[in-house]
Amino acid sequence: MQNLPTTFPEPVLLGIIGGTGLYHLDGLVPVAKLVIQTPWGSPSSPIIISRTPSGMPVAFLSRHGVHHQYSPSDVPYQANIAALKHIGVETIIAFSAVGSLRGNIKPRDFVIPNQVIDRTKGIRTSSFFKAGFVAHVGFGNPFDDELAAAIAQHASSALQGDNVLLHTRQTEKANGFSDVTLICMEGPAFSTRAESNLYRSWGGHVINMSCLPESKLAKEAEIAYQMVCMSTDYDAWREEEEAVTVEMVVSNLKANSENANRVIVSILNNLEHDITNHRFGKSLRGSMRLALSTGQHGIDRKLYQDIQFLHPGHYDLAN
Ligand SMILES: CSC[C@H]1O[C@H](OP(=O)(O)O)[C@H](O)[C@@H]1O
Ligand SMILES: Nc1ncnc2[nH]cnc12
Repeated sequence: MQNLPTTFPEPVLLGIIGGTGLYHLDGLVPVAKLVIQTPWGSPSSPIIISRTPSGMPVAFLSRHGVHHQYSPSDVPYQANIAALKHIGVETIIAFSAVGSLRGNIKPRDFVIPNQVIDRTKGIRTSSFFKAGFVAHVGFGNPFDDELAAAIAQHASSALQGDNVLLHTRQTEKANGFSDVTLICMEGPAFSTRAESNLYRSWGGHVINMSCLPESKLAKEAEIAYQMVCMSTDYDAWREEEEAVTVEMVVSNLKANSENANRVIVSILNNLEHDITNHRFGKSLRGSMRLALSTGQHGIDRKLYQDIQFLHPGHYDLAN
């Protein structure tokens, strides 16, 4: 990794964000290591560009840093998403270790959620936009349904092991759910048993600390985003079990890292054509133009410049 080029000449259309336990991509040849500065600071890790066997470049970023030095509350989410956008990323597949809030979702199962409930505490900056450049993004569907379906199609056959399952909106219909809901909490402490039971009563399926604001910022950046969750524990709701600990999370992730890599390889093999043909996130492209509320006379010039890094040419500024 040391002597890799620090520039890369082509747009990189796919970004993979690795979470707890997933700090690099196995089996792909790295070809560049980009250290990118954004108007929102430095990303949590260098962006490693690798090529798939057929040559498609893929960007990998480690959410918590390569040494897991950022807590979920401290991750520089804006810099991460802005840096990926800046190098051309149109699709993000983000991995996350999650607790299970349902008896049928066992540790080591994979889950593809389609909804999120925000239980972060307002201490994370959740938008690129603010006073002087106000915009409101639609977030009714926090993830990309088309991308989710494509991932689901290729992930389940990649999973190996004793009855390891993939849970999707489709599979959860059999249990009476129309959505698969991820609760995103603040942390760093895990939930109490009462909170865990409350989230179950809300219809929550899984819980983590990192989906927000990552998914909101991806939407503002017009990037198709889907989180792929790896269950590691039963959180705190099961009276008969010890409540979640970091050791539990890490040991299940270690045991499951081969499945995570198999899922990534299968996704890359099967979705390469769709990604290079710009299939995902078509409806997002240009959407932020219409999301701007601030009129010409209210625009903050510095903020306008910052937003150019994300959406060059999207907005006009009168002299
Ligand atoms: C180390 S356990 C809690 C930690 O694990 C998850 O991380 P990630 O989503 O990045 O895989 C969870 O969100 C917490 O940040
Ligand atoms: N139970 C849990 N709560 C929050 N984040 C998690 N990440 C993995 N397990 C978790």
